[in-house]
Amino acid sequence: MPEFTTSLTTTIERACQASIAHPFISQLSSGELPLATFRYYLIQDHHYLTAFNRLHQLVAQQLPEPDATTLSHLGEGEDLARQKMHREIGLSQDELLTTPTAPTAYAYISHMYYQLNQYGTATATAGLLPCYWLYSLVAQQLAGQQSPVPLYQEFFDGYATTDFTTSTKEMTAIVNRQAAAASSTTRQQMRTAFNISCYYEKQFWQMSLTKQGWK
Ligand SMILES: Cc1ncc(CO)c(N)n1
Repeated sequence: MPEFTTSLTTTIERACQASIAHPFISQLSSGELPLATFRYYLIQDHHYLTAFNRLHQLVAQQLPEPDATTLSHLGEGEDLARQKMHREIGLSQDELLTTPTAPTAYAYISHMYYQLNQYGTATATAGLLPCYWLYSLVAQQLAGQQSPVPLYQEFFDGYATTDFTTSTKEMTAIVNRQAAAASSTTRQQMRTAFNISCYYEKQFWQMSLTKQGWK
């Protein structure tokens, strides 16, 4: 039987094409994206990544070894790179902590918790996978280009590293091991969780471009 994640390839490739065509990504790549827009993204993505890490720790508690340790480490992956970017763009800890989470980021974060609470461990892992797979694919597609804005290039470079590729492979393997042990009903729920995360990944670019707020 083919690996479970093979059946998700079309969905992620579509999300990748939509992301590359989205003005948030094309303007990051061309250097035209206003710095204030990227700053907004970094704040919202900080909220996202904080929850993402917490989800990894919660899910890890329910996985067998060695996957538990792997997932726990994966959750901490992006912290250092982001702290550097926050310094470069002048984002204080206070601003990061006090800026409200915008509706789309809020919905995406809520979705990840809901999948864990409602459907359990296997489904939760599937909901986390697009985060790795999509950013990895987008970075690979744009690898030949150089953004004229060093901070934007730094953003793409972070996801084109072998470290991030390895993280994506590790996460994919965890999802496949969960799927292999799951019922066909759970596998269908995993697919749904993955699809919804792909939906929110695309909406995340739009939220950032329009600097969505609670109005
Ligand atoms: C919204 C979002 N998805 C995926 C990643 C990559 O982990 C990220 N930093 N932010």
